[in-house]
Amino acid sequence: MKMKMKCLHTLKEDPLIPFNRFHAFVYFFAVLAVVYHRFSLVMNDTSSGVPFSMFASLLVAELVFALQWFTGQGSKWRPVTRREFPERLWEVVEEKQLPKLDVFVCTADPYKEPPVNVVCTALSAMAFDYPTDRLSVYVSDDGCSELTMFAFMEAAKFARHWLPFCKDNNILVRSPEAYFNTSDHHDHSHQKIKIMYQDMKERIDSCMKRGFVSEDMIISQKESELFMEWKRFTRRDHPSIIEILLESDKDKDVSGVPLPNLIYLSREKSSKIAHNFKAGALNSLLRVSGMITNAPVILTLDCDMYSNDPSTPLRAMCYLLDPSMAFDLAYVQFPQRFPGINGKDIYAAEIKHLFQINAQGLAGLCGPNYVGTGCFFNRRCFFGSPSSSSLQNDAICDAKNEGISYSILQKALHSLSCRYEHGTKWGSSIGFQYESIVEDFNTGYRLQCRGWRSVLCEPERPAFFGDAPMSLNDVLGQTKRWCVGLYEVGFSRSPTHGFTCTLISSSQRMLKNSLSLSLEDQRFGNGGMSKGYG
Ligand SMILES: O=c1ccn([C@@H]2O[C@H](COP(=O)(O)OP(=O)(O)O[C@H]3O[C@H](CO)[C@@H](O)[C@H](O)[C@H]3O)[C@@H](O)[C@H]2O)c(=O)[nH]1
Ligand SMILES: [Mn+2]
Repeated sequence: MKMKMKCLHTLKEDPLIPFNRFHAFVYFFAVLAVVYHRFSLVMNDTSSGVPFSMFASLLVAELVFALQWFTGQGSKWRPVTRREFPERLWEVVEEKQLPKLDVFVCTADPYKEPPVNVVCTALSAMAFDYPTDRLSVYVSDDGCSELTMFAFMEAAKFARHWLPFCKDNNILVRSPEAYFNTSDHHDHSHQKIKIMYQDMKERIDSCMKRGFVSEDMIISQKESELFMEWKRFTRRDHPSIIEILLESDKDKDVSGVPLPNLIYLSREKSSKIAHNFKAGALNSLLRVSGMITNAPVILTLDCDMYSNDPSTPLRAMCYLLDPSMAFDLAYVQFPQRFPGINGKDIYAAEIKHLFQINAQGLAGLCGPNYVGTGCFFNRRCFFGSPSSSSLQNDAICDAKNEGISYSILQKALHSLSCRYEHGTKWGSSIGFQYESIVEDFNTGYRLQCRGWRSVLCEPERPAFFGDAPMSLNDVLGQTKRWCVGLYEVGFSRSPTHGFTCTLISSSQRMLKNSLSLSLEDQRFGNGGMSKGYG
């Protein structure tokens, strides 16, 4: 790779930093004064008649708030913003030298996560402005649903038209659902593709209503045999499945350009064996993709989050291909953004404090958290520390790319079996972490504790848009899950975890721990609103 380093990105410190620090300094003494005041009241409580327990509990409450405030100061200590210049990438790397990119899309339940939406997420990634022969999309279906499988078979056909349409018309929103909801073109080609999309959607929806894929939807003997398999198992007990829906070497779009690989998989499940939720799914994806395409760069996407800007992978490459960062850069995180809740975000459903303000604060220390989606990883980071020269033994991602042969598929199927990870380091020192249900925070934190760095990439045009939970029940459920998970990390006994990790700076550790302590506040308190710095 001819790498004459042209500036691919810049970093700017927030101009409010001195003010933030001065404010924190003054506030610190104010907090000390309050605590001192309470403390002296507790000590001298002899004559006022107010019970000692009341002053003592106020003191404890004040101390908890003081600790929360103190640990949260990390987000204001050195917030930074970065800018990247993807147009300069071509001065340092040729298009055919771009690294391969594997995109992981996870889905778990066709009734909570409608297959049409999952398909739109995958299509928006397949249509990235990235060489299609270097791009692969893997879908992990933890719901093991014939409905999701059917939706992806339909998507593979639709992609032949959708991808060239997006590229020819220079469309930015490449999730068909989002595109047709916002655009209003009436020319022939738009109308034609819209009808195709609606037709696909109706076919998927009609299967959804029936709850199975009916005979009239199946066009070949092969498809019919495939769906027969589904009749024999349930979502909690079933064997591993891998279906190659599109193969770059063979499949072309209507204009003759190769399509990206599109691979559906569902790991083996047994009701007696723990499957480790999303982290388990991601580790399965890591193994299977390692055998099939083994791309050095991986993008993780939740099925409810679509791409809003096709240039996103090139933006991530501005960091991942920078030789001065390549050694220890684990991931490039794009913030989670949620459109369409309401203009001023009066319900704080966009969680800006968590995804934007804290993220910028961490970005200036030693890197943002991994937030589970919209994150480009260096595959190497899952298999050791930055300095480990070779991959660990259990790692199979150094398999040579021999194309998708029968023997590779058999090996890949074996790696999806539910006992495969027993006695290995998957979920601890290899891959995504199992210890906590917030596998994202835990994995990012663990990588940083091992010496890896991360970068926050926050372009003006949001890179990904997702669905925030809309009902109170969903919000409470999600918040409870996050709180429990963060406590699991904060109070972890692991030597490189919790409040004890020494490999990251103390200000960063403070901020990480503040997340464990104050998520409810960030979400529901005034911290949930966008309030800026200072
Ligand atoms: O057993 C499971 C459970 C979930 N998922 C997938 O995980 C993703 C996230 O799940 P969701 O229910 O949408 O959780 P959220 O609370 O909205 O997700 C946030 O919090 C999670 C846990 O910290 C992160 O994994 C997510 O990336 C982050 O967006 C979805 O694509 C699911 O399909 C699986 O693949 N298998
Ligand atoms: Mn979600």
